[in-house]
Amino acid sequence: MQHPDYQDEVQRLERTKAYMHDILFASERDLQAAQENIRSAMANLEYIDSSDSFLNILTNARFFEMARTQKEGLEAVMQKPYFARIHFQRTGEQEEFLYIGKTSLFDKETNEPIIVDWRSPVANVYYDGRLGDMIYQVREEEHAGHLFAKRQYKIEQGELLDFRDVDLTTNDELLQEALAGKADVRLTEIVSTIQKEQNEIIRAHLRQPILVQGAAGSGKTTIVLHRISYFLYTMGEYFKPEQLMILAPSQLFIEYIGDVLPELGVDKICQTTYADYVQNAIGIKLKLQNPNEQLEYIIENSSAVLPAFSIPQVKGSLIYRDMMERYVKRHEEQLASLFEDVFIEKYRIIRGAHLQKLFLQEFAYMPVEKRLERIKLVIQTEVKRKTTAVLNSLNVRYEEAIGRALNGIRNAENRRRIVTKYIDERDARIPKIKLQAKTITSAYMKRFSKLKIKAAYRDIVTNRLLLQELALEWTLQEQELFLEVHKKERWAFEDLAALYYLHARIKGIEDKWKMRVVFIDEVQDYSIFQLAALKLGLETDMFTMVGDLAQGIHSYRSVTEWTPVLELFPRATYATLQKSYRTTIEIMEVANKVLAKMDEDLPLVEPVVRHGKEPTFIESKNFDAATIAKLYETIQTAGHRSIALIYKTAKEAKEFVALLQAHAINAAELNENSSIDQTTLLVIPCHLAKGLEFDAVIIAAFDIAFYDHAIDRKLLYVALTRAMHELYLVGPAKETFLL
Ligand SMILES: Nc1ncnc2c1ncn2[C@@H]1O[C@H](COP(=O)(O)OP(=O)(O)OP(=O)(O)O)[C@@H](O)[C@H]1O
Repeated sequence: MQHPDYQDEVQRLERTKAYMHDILFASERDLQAAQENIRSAMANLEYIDSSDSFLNILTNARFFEMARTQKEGLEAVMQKPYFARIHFQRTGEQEEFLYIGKTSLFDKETNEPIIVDWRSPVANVYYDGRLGDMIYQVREEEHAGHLFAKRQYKIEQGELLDFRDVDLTTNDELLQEALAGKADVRLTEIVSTIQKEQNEIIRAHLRQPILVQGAAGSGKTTIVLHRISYFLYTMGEYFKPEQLMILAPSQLFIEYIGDVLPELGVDKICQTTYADYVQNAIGIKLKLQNPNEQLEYIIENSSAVLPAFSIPQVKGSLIYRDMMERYVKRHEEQLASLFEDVFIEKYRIIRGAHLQKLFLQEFAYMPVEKRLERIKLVIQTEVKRKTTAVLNSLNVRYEEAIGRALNGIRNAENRRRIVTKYIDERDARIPKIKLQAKTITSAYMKRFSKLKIKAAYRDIVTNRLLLQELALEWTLQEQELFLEVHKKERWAFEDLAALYYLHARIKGIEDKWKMRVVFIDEVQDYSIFQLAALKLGLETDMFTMVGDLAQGIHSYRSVTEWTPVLELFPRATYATLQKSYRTTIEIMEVANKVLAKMDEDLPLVEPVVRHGKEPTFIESKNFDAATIAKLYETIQTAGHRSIALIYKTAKEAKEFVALLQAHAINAAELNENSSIDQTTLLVIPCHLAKGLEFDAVIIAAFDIAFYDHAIDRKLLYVALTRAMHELYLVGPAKETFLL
């Protein structure tokens, strides 16, 4: 039976589309007009020397940009103008039906909203609200209202396919469909199905830091991207997109998320990795050791227990930060000892003690070399002021002396001689003073040579005496070990935090790289020093950080608990996400068994109710290309598109790709620099699969099993939780997979 509102809804959609067409038509006309205007103004430029034409071009170019943005925005949502409707009444106002979509649209005549943007304050009611009385926020002010009903629409290619009313008791069918039908090799936007607990994180206080511990597949990455979109929508007046930065684990990952931001109307934000960002910001290109080398070594030697004094760990600690700070203080003291009084001729222009006080106290809030720049200005100003005074008084004194000689000396010969002496003396002295005034500041500042950060850091890690002075917390033995490791000049990922810290404290971060808002995915892979250095260099704590300790496979160099992060960001809100939207109940049951073995004591993950195929174990003693080929074909026949074959180590992944290709299987190794291609069987080591997801996953382990060790449990857990619909384990025994 047809829903009683069916006809109304169809008409409403038609009206919306018709209105959008009109606007689109108008914006196309605007676009053309602007283009035409630019063209004729350009033509005029050639023979009329008129700044009017130039101005005309500028105005029209801006207008052109506006019309184009509007046109593109409209075209993008034309196929699906809205996805939900709320029947809502703000207290004291009329009831209204608000249609929620990806952008807003207003009726130009009545000013009534035709579509409300999902990021607008009132749309929060849809995500947050259960039916009934409720409170929502507009610019930190609370407003009350009553929510009568929520309705979801299924619109495709501009046609209304279905709609239904939702409340707490009905299952969120839209979500179920979105999860079951998802078959994209890349991440997508989820505006129509954002869940309440996710919405709370997306909209959490924007000027405050937030740290989220979220289960695998709970939507952390997705939420970060939606929060960026929400941030720019809400705070666009105060922040430019270029001032926002998202730090992702690898280039591969940046490609994986690449489609979402444009879909959410965001462009121009800085998307990078920690290593790239740091090297850009400090203007030093380093030949870094492969950041995964250490990890791969640990994985391949599963039994290897980390030594008590492990260099990567040490370099990520706050003790290492303190050592760098001691170095900065030491450098500061050396510079401070160089301040002397500034003289021009015999006149003291400024006292050294005063300059030193400026350097050590008044300007202490600035990076060291920035302070010197300020001091240079202070000296320059003082030189200018004092020289003028000195010159004036000298001129007066010479005038007076000459006057006295002219009037007082009777003997003409003597008089001439004395007057000439004064005049000569004056004429020699004054230009000299003027010249000195011009050059004194630069000459004085020469004593403060600029520090070369890379060389300074090399000195710290190789100079025994210096290290003794800085590494107060280390034993002599530890210091020796440290020096030994650094004999050869090799740059590791772990050195970046220290270099960035030194650069920030001594030179300061250039505006271009001084991001004001930071979003970090996979934050469990960061060391506390990495975070501390960033926070210091950027002079902001507006960080959104999401991660999962259960996936902390880099724990040999990263944080292993959240307490230090929360101590570093005392204003941060802490939130957790326990539901997984990615995996089926059957797959999550297997992953939870591995999670339960971990030392972290993390709660089990709750899958969103979605059943699928039971994970399958296939016994196979050795690598057998035929088995994999058959499996790959079966999975493809079931209609799955993105399929990954995951191995524990990168070495295995490489080997097996070659073997598979030799058997004419379309397989490709996925590494940091490759791009995700869904027409091939993607072969990938666990640590690189982190953050990604696939329709179906085959985990294979033959010679190198997963052992019941901290790191292996995490690797296996990461691999298991990559699968959306199907999971296969291929190996000699179930125990190989800790089952
Ligand atoms: N509310 C939602 N509606 C629809 N799909 C969702 C929702 N939340 C998450 N998903 C989907 O669940 C999957 C997992 O999301 P995402 O990759 O953001 O999770 P994650 O927490 O970052 O995972 P991991 O820690 O494993 O990297 C994605 O396919 C995402 O589109």
